[in-house]
Amino acid sequence: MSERFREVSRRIFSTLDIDEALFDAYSYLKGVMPLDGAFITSYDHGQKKARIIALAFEDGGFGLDEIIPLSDGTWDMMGEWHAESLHNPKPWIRDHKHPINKEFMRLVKRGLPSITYRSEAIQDACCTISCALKSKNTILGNLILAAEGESLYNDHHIEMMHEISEPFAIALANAMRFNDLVRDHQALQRDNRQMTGDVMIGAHGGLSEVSRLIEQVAPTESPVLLLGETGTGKEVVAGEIHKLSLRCKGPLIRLNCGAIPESLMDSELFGHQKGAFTGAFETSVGRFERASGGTLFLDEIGELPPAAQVKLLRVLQSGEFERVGGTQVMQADVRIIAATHRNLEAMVTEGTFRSDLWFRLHVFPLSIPPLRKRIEDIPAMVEHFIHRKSKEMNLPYRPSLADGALDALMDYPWPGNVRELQNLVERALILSGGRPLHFEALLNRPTPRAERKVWEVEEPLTGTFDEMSAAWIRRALILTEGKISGPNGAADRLGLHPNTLRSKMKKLGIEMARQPKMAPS
Ligand SMILES: Nc1ncnc2c1ncn2[C@@H]1O[C@H](COP(=O)(O)OP(=O)(O)OP(=O)(O)O)[C@@H](O)[C@H]1O
Repeated sequence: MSERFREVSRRIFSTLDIDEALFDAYSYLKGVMPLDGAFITSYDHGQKKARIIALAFEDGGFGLDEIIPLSDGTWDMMGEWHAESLHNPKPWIRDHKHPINKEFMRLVKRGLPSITYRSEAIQDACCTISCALKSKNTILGNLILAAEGESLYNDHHIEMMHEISEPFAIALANAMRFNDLVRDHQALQRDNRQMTGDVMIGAHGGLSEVSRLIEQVAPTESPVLLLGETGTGKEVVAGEIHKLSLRCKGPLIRLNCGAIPESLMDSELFGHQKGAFTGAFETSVGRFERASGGTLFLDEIGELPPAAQVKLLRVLQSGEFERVGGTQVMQADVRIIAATHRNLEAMVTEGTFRSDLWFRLHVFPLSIPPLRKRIEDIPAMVEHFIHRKSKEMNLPYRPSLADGALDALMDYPWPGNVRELQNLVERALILSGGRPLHFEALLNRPTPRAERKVWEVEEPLTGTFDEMSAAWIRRALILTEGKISGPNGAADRLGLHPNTLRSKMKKLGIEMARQPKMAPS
């Protein structure tokens, strides 16, 4: 092992910060070769993107996350070079007419979101020597060393690059893994804060019965099934149960079963071993493992595909699971809270939800009433959302309510429930400019008589879940004259993402065309 290799390795491995490691190595290498700047780039093979993740020059080392757009042609060329580098890693020397010079580094250092050359600043030619950084069978990125001047690198430097590429590759692999872990950790903390940091308004009002049941079930280990229309606060209730449970010091992990493609569901729930399927570059921990010692909140459980229902049932029965592609049997140490806005019982009858899984989950069903059935909570909720939203939006003002504003809110049917109310308050705050808040115009509803016709029992709410959903969607579309997205669109009223609404409409065979506004009768 050469002294050079030892010294570069020592400097690189003395820190987990890739920018610091690069700068330390740069400072040493500057004494033994022509060098004005060093870069580490990484590749996102799935998205065909390269990123500058660290650079070093005389002023210091800088960590970045700057995407470098690559044309298909460049990506293909890189692909060939990478394929060759996997078997025969060969450093690459280039002279540049448009140099990666100090000005370029200065721009990068300033953290400009898009790096642009300024032609007058490009004065000196520069040359680079690059090598691929390889970890196991993947090219993770490149190390690029640059010096001002022409043809400064030669075979001797190629040999040096060969030598130092290995510790750099290990450092890059570690830094990428470390960053992933930090990102995962931050996301988990954010989720946890969001779910357990929410105050449940109405605990002594319209949700007092729910609150009483939460207190009873929270300290047990029983699964809880939360039932309620979209936006009623099922996630908030799950957070309350976790907070009051014996597992409150453990994590609260959420999985939206409706948001994960069927092909990835097993891996999301149980994790996977490296190489378990194409694209499984690293071993991944699933939600069951992440929630260990805490609570796993399975939102939209009615959307769980049949194959995943079987696997979930198995874990609930045996308390054991395996990672996809793994052989080790793991013990599940989680309390399950599931939630749905669908009629699971009807799904069981239809055969779209397994009856054995339903029995397992239906130990303690807890129904959360829609907002229109607890309008007494609206004043406190509005107060809460004004306070929270103006803080989140950094508004310099905290407006009061205009006369009659609350009456308008309490007289509205709230098809999107608390989420719709929250969005409405946010919109009113933005529009208010500090003046007292009015809501009537934002509710954009038809005349009271027409509204009664639309919302009240003109069509009794009976039938299958799909029939009822279709009726609700049609009503929202009538009220918005067929407008789907944007403020006061049907998606907004129903508390759904416009694309989710469109796909539901397609599934339920509801016409997309704008409909004439319903005439008051
Ligand atoms: N009782 C409540 N007190 C305070 N905020 C609430 C309450 N209920 C709901 N919210 C707020 O309303 C929004 C929607 O609530 P949540 O996500 O819990 O509804 P959900 O029933 O889980 O909806 P979905 O069925 O669409 O998943 C959240 O921002 C939540 O903080």
